[in-house]
Amino acid sequence: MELPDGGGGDLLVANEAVANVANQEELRLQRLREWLQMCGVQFRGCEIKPSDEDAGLGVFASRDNAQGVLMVTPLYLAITPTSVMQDPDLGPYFMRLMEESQVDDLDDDHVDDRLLIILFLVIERARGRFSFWAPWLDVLPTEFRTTIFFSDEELLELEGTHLFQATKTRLRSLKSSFETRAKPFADNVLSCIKAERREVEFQDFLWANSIFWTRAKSIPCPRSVVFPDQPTVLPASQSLQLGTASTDLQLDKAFPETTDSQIATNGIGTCSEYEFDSQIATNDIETCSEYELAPCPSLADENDMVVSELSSDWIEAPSAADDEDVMNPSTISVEGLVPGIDFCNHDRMALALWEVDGPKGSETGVPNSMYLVSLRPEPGVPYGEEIFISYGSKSNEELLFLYGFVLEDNPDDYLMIYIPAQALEASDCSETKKQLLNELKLPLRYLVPSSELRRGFYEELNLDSMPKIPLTGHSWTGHRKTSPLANKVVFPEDLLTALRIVAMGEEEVYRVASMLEDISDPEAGRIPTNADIRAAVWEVCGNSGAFQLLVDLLTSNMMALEKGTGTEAMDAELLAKDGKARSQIKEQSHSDRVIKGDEPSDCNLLSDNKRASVIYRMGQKRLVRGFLQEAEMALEVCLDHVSSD
Ligand SMILES: C[S@@+](CC[C@H](N)C(=O)[O-])C[C@H]1O[C@@H](n2cnc3c(N)ncnc32)[C@H](O)[C@@H]1O
Repeated sequence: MELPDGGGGDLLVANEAVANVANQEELRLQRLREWLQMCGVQFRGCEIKPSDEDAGLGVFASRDNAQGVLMVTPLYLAITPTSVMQDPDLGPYFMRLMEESQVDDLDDDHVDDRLLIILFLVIERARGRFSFWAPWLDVLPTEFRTTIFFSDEELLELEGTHLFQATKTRLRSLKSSFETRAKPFADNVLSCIKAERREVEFQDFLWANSIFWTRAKSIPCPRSVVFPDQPTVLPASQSLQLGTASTDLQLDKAFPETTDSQIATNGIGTCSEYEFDSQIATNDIETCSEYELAPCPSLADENDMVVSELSSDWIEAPSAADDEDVMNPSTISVEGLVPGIDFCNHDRMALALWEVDGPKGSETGVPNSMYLVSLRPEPGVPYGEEIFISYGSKSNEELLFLYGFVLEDNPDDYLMIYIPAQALEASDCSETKKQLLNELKLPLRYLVPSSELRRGFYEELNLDSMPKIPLTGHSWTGHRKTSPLANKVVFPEDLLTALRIVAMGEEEVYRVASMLEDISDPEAGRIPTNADIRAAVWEVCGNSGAFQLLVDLLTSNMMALEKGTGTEAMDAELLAKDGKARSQIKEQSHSDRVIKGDEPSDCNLLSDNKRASVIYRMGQKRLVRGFLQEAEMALEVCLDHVSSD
C-alpha cells in the first residue's frame, strides 16, 4: 500500500516495533507460566500479567468471583540460603565462600544470608539460558525506580532529605561489597560452569540487590524445609532439570513429611510483614535495624547517614516471626524469594495476603507451600481485577528507598527526628551524657508517625486525660509539676528524655549526678534504676531545654530541606502542573500516542523519578512544618507554666 507521505513509513515501522516488543513480552510470560506450572506452582483463579498501574507485572483474577486460595507455590521452589547452599551446581562454591568469609572476617563485607542470595541471583542471571531459573529471571524487572538508580540530576531532587545521604551511603557500601566480595566470587564461579557470560559488572550486582530487596520475604518455613533430614537427597532444581513428568513427586520427596504440627499461618495479624511499621515506631535501636536511614548513633559526622540494614516489607521485621519460632519450634523464619507470589503488587488496603501451609498441606493440599489467599467477601474478585497484597504500613521514605514508588498523601508517613551526634559531642559534660543515654538505651534518632499530629496542640483541646508525672517515691521527685496541656505533646517520651539529657548545662548535669548519688548505696547493693535516672533528669531539667533544642533541630531540618529544593508551596505547584499535564496526556487516546511514536513533550510533566521525589520531599516538609509548630507551641506552654508557678 502506498503511504501518503514519507513519515507514514516511519510510523509503520514504529508500530511494528511496538507490536514486536509486545509479542516478545507475551512469549516470555507464556514461558514463565509453563515453567511455574512445571515447578509445581498452582494457579487457582489468577494469572500473572502486566499491571495497569505502571507497576510492571502483577497478579490478576483469571475468573469471575475469584476467592480463597488463588495461587500455591511449593516452598522447594523458594530461593533461600539453604537452597543456595544445596544447589547442585553452585552449592559447593557457596559453601566454600561461607567458610572463607568466616575466616576472612572482612568487617563490612562479610557474606551474610542476604548477600548469599544476591550473589546467587547475579550468577544465575549471567548463566543466561543455562540457568534453571531463566524463565523467571527473564521476566523480572531490569529497571528500577529506587533512589540508587537515580541519575545525579535526579538525586539533587532529594537534597536536604534523609534519602539524599542514605542513597549515597548505600551506593558506596554496595560498590565496596561488589569489588571485595561479589565480583571476584562471581567471576570465578562463572569461569567454572556453563554460562553465557564469564564476568559480571556492578550493574548486575545492583540489579540482583534490587531484585532481592523488592521481592524477598521472611518466610516462616517448616523446620524440615530449612534443615532437610536427608541433605544428600536430590535438590529441587536438579530434579526439575530432569524434566520428568513426575517432577512434583520427586520434589516432594526431597522434603519428607514430618510429624511436626501444622505450622502457624502468617496472615494479617500474625505475619510480621504487617508489623514492620510498629517495629519502627518503637524507636528501639535494636529492633529498628531493618531500615536505618538514620544518622549513625555512634558519634559520627552529623551528615554521615548510615543505612546499616535496610529491608523491604517483603522482608518483614524479625520480631513476630521470631516469637513464632519460640512458640512453635517447628517453624524457622528464613528470608527468601518465592517465584509466583513475588509478582503481587502493593496496596495498603489490600484484601489478599500470603500464608504458609505446613507439612500436612491442610489448607491447600500442597505440603510445605506458600499460598496467596483472597479475603474479599462474596462474590469475590471479578475477572481481570488486580490482586494486591499489602507490603505493610510504609512511609514514602521507605517505599521510595526500597521499592521505587510513593503514595500521594500517604497516611503512613513519618518524620525521622535525630539529634546530631555533633550536638551531643559539642555540649558540656558530653561523656556523662553519653553514659546516661547508654544507660537508658536511648538512641539519637526517632521516627514520629504523621498520625501523631492528630492529637497535637493544633487539634481540638482535650484535657480529659491528665498527664502522668514520673514518680519513684524519692524525696526529691514530684516537685516539678507537668503542665496540664502535656497530653497534647506529640513527641515520644524517649525522644524528650534524650533531648533533656543532651540539652543539659554543666550545672544540671551535676545536680542530676548528685540526686542519683543521694539514693545510691553500693554497699547495700542499691544503685539507681532507669526510672530513677529518668526521674532525676526530669526533676532537674523539665521540658524547656528539650523543646528549645527540638525547635532548633526542626528549624535547621526545614532550612536544609528548603535550601535543597525550595518550599513546600513550590513543590505543590510542581505537582499541580504535572497532574494537569498527566491528565491531558490521559485524554489523548493510546493509539494517538503510538502513532506519534513517543510521549507528548510538556515542560510541566515531571519524570516518574522526579515526581516521586517531589511527593516524598513535600511530605517531609509538611511534616517538619507540623512538628515544628507543635514543638514551638509545647515550648511556649511549658515556659508559661514555669513562669506561672
Ligand atoms: C514484589 S515486586 C511486584 C512485582 C513487580 N511489579 C514485577 O513486575 O515483577 C515489587 C515491585 O513492584 C512495583 N510495585 C508494587 N506495588 C506498586 C505500587 N502500588 N505502585 C507502583 N509500583 C508498585 C515496584 O516496582 C516494586 O518494587
